[in-house]
Amino acid sequence: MNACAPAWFEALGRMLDALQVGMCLFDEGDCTQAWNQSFLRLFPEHRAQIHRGEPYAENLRRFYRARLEGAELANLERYVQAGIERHQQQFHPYDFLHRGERITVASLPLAGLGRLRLWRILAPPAPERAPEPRIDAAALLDRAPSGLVLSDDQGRITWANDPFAMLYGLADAQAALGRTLPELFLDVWMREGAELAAQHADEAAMLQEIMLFTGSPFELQLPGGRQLRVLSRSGATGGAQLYAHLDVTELQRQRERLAQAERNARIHADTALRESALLQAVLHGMQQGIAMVSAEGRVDYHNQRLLQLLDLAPEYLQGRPWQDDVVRLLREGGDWEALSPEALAQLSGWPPENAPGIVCLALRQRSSGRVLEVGSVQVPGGGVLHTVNDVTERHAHQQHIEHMASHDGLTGLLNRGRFLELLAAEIALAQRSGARLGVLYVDLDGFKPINDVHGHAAGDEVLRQAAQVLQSLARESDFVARLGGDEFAVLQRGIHQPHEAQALAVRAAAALAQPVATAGAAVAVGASIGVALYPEDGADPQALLAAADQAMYRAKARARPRPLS
Ligand SMILES: Nc1nc2c(ncn2[C@@H]2O[C@H](COP(=O)(O)OP(=O)(O)OP(=O)(O)O)[C@@H](O)[C@H]2O)c(=O)[nH]1
Repeated sequence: MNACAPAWFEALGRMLDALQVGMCLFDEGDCTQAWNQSFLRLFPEHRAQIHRGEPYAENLRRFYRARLEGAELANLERYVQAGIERHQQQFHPYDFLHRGERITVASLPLAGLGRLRLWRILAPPAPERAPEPRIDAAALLDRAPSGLVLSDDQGRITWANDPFAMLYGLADAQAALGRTLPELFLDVWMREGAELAAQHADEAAMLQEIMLFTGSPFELQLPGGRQLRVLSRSGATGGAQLYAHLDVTELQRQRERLAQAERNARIHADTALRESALLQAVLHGMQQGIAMVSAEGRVDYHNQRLLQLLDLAPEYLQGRPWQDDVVRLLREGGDWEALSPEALAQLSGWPPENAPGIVCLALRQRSSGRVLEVGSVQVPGGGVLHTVNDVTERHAHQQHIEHMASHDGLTGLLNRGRFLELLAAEIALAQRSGARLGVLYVDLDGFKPINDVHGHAAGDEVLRQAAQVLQSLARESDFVARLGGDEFAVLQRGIHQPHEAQALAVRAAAALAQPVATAGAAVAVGASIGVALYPEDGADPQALLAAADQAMYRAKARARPRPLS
């Protein structure tokens, strides 16, 4: 407030500041005389631009000069004049926009003082509100998702909605009025037949009781498998009661389905448990050792039989050892010797066309002599299943059959067929190495009479001893065979000079000339021996043996007949 204003006017200005009302006083010559702080807050552009005693026209002129441009400036005095006229003629408040605010201004001529102008910011208009919806309560209740009834203190229904009428099979809600819930409940069942109604009489009685004494929710069963949950609330007046009937049929069905699913799951879990126990029992009772190795290589599972077959401590395998460690343990002391692939092929027919899924089959011999057949099958998802069978007897039998097929049963020497096979193999080797071979064809002299005179058993004994004589004279690397009857052959390997074969023939003839002790008597035989050499006398087994045979005949022809002893 400027200092020249009357004191009461200054007080008025501060009061109007408190009300945030801007104020400006002009004298009767329209010169500015006084203003308050709110005026400067509303019109900050007037700060330092308003001067006491200045004509309002000057103020306006300054105002327009700062804002008008170009041709508009020509209109300046017109605008100033219009502003002065508005100022002098204003008697009613009007609104205008200034700096984003809507401001109302009032102007009042004061006799002897001049004119007082007041400004105030108008509150922004309240946003338009949507009209309140008109609610039709009755229609709304008829669309409620539950059947609603009101009953009086006698339990008589005083109001019901349409869903309630539908639940109880009534023509409309009016039909429920004056009735009680138990009555309507029995009516519903009566329409299904007297027998069913009788079955539900107890429920109706219980319903009566529940309505009288408890306010807790209860469930009702209606025809068609419908299940209702009834909730009750005390009404506002007297003993009036509100009952809400919720159709929980689907909920109930879902609950039952869930319970059934739980029961089924429990049954499946029990079955799985039983089957697993059964499987354990079967696996442990098996004659076959089983080991399940995980994808990372640990022995995850084993059965009892595996422990016996491998002589392993149960605690060791329970620790889920690495498979490689188990094999290392078994190999220590030669306890896991791999048998030849030929032995495996003879025993198992490997590769086993009829054993799908087996990726590996091997024969292992324990230091105890037991022979184990180990089969390995890839497990889907990683890992290997090993099966271990004790095939010791089968293996021994197989070995025996093989021995029989290649050896002479009486003397234990190689038979003719095997001898020729070995001879062929040695010739092939000798061909490459340039080695020399010697073949001795040995035919006993005077053998037949031993059979005739001393019997067949004595003859057998003579044959067995002749075989031993030849075996003892031959080197470890030589092969001795009985070709048949009283004929034998020796394949001499690694000889360097032809006379080495002759020397063996001489030693053999001398040894076989010695008397042989049989069970009955000492008998004497001799031997005619023919020698053939590879490569000099034949290039294949038959030719070589034939050459030795012929040499033997020549020797026999030279020999003198020997007397019987
Ligand atoms: N005890 C016995 N006799 C056999 C066996 N195999 C063949 N013989 C007999 O051996 C005899 C062989 O007859 P020979 O070859 O004439 O015998 P040998 O009296 O020595 O006459 P040479 O060979 O011509 O010197 C036959 O009487 C056969 O029956 C056998 O396994 N055991």
